[in-house]
Amino acid sequence: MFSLSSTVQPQVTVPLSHLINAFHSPKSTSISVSASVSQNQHRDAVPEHEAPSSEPILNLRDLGLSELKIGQIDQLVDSLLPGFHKGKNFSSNWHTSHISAQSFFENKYGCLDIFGTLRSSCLYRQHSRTLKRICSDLQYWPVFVQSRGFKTLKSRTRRLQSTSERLAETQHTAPSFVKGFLLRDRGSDVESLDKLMKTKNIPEAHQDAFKTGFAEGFLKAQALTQKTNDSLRRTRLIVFILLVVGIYGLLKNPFLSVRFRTTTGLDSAVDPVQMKNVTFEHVKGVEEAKQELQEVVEFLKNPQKFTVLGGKLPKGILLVGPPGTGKTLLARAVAGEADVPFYYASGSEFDEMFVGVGASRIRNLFREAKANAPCVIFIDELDSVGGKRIESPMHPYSRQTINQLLAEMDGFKPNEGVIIIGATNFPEALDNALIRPGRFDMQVTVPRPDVRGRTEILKWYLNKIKFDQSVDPEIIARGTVGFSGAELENLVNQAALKAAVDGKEMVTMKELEFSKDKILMGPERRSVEIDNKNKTITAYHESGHAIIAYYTKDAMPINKATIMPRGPTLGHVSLLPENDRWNETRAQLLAQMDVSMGGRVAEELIFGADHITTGASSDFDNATKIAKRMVTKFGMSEKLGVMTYSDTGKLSPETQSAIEQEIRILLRESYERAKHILKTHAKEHKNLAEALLTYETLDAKEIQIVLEGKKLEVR
Ligand SMILES: Nc1ncnc2c1ncn2[C@@H]1O[C@H](COP(=O)(O)OP(=O)(O)OP(=O)(O)O)[C@@H](O)[C@H]1O
Ligand SMILES: [Zn+2]
Repeated sequence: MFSLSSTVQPQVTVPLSHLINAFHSPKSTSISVSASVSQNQHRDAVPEHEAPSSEPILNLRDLGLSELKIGQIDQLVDSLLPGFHKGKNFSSNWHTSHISAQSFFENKYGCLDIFGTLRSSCLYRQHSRTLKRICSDLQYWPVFVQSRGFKTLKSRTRRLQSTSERLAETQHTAPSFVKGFLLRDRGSDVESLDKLMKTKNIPEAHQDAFKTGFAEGFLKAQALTQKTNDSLRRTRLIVFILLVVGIYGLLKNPFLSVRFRTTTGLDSAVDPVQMKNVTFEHVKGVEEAKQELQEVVEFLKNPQKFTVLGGKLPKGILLVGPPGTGKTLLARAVAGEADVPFYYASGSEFDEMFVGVGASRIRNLFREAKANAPCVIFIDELDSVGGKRIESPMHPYSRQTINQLLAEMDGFKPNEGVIIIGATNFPEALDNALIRPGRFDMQVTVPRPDVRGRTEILKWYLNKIKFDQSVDPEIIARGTVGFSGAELENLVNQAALKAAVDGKEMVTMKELEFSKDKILMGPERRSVEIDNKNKTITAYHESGHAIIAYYTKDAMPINKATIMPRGPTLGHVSLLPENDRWNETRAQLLAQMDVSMGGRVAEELIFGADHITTGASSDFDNATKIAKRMVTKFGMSEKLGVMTYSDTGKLSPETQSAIEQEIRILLRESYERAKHILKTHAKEHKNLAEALLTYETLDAKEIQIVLEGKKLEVR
């Protein structure tokens, strides 16, 4: 065996027979080898079974080749590989110092580096295939590793080894799926051990090392497979958990849960709520409604009493009224007063897109209620279940739901003890079948509270917070025309929050007024920087309104004047009717118009016709509306008489222009009246404007003090 070893290169082991075959005749040093000897022949000449280990280990010197110089080697190669040197003139970009390489090898090993010679770049590049074929039989084809100016020899084993090293490295860094690919790649290298040893002709002396290497590789591969399996298992577990969570989420989704709940009968809509704590005492300002519902309470308390007398109570009661007026509260109070179960359902709950779901929920609700009679079933937003929209494609099954509701209502006797209370804001939207006698045949109106009702409601909610004794709920009630119970509750709550924010111990009128204005006009805009000129104009404008209101007999009393910007306004004057006005007189309407004109008149008088502003547009809107209604609706124009003109667009041009003229006259006269008052009270006007500029906001009392010419206490 021919062995070369160096510290730089890994051990290169070449079976001698191959080398001898490669040089055709090992015994002969003759270089006149027949040119007909081909690589194929020398291949055939090496029997596969030939045990390389039986060959003696010789070096070049032993072979008598140590003296070969480059020229001789070339000749030798020429005879072995005819045509190799054809490309001698091939210019390589890669410069290798033959001399230094040769002398280095010779110095170190005392013999010639035959491989180095064979590897000379042009030879290799031009005839690499042929050389490789020879050298594959030499088992270990020298591998070129390019390093600047020098080339090092590496064995194929080294290449294999480096591949596995790289694999081992990637084991720690590459994700499992990458490792999977790597493993597959390696499959071609890692063949069966026996086969490998046979095909590679591993010498016996190296077989143990080879086996150890193979075993190490196998173990590494196994560890890698184990890791891959682990990560696969982990991934499967995560996917499973996600799947479970997903299914649970879907079941929670109303889309599915409705069906689920219905089929299992676990419908939360049929859980009764005991309403002992809510009584009529809690519902303020709707006395008539309470009175009407009182007899229902009596019936629920003692159904037998009614049955004995033969009286029949309605099965269904319809509470009709604007939002937030206390319909739900009243229904709860009915159940609470009678101390019976209260079943709450919202109409929209039955409005399902699935066939029969809405109907089945109604069935469940009534079944439960009948089993627990006497009781109250309350269906809020009845219009969304019993509305006239049977043909609507958006609600394909609403007809079924209404039918089920009708069937259930028909299904029990009047005195069975179940009272159905429905609530709606739009009674006209209800299906006619629902309001027929025998169903919702009793209608109770729950209107917005009047001033007395509002005072009661305010007192009721004020009693739940700490408030100053100076607070007069009636004043707030007078200034909150059209507020519902819910809005009044909100007003008190906001005042309490404001007091807390301002660090006050009690709620005063100031906070109540503040929250009222906030609800009516939007939040204050304290941060808005308004220049002095605009502030002055606003102060005179608002004082103009206030002076007219103060000095006009039929105008509403002033409540407050302010130049604090709020919502879209720069300032405002609020007036309070003594009572809710059911009717308004001609004088009152004219006074309202005059007050509206006051703002612009003030601007004109104080700053001149050229400096009037756009700030009066909503005042004119207001005044024009009143004038128009006086002419076209209230029969308050002499010229047009006691007649209403609803659709003015369809009227004859003459009538239209007559109406327009009348409105114009009313407005002009109003403007002149306002001008007269402001001219007469120019001094008061100036005082009030200055007080507003100083104090920003003045209440009714303060306005009176200023207008009486007295001095305001410094706040
Ligand atoms: N008359 C009232 N007396 C006392 N509190 C009231 C009154 N009206 C409304 N409220 C308050 O407002 C809240 C909302 O009222 P409720 O839900 O009863 O109004 P609703 O008429 O049923 O409204 P919606 O038509 O919007 O359902 C009540 O819980 C209650 O706190
Ligand atoms: Zn104005």
